[in-house]
Amino acid sequence: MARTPLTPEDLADALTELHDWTGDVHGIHRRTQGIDFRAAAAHVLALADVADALDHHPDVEISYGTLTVHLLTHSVDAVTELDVEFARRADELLAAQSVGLDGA
Ligand SMILES: C[C@H](O)[C@H](O)[C@H]1CNC2=NC(N)=NC(=O)C2=N1
Repeated sequence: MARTPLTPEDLADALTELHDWTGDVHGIHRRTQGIDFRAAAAHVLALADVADALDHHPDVEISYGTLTVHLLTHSVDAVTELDVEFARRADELLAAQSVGLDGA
């Protein structure tokens, strides 16, 4: 997958599908509130597998009740398709984890 900077228009299009993400060409992020601290840590551990699979690593913040994932392609200091793909996979994992917790 190319580490080519997305245009503002392409990024805007991508964000229409990534409902929980916001940002611009300087970076995108997803803030999840009301999340249990342990569930946030478990989600970050799952993100580590995605990061290694894509060779693309997020910056994450975990606070009491809040998890924030930041994405930027550092090598080009821009948002690329790698960031969008990571966001898609992160959302799938969070949705699956939430189902697991609710259905437990
Ligand atoms: C050598 C390795 O492929 C690079 O350093 C990768 C690692 N993970 C990365 N993650 C992110 N977010 N941006 C990068 O440019 C990047 N580069």
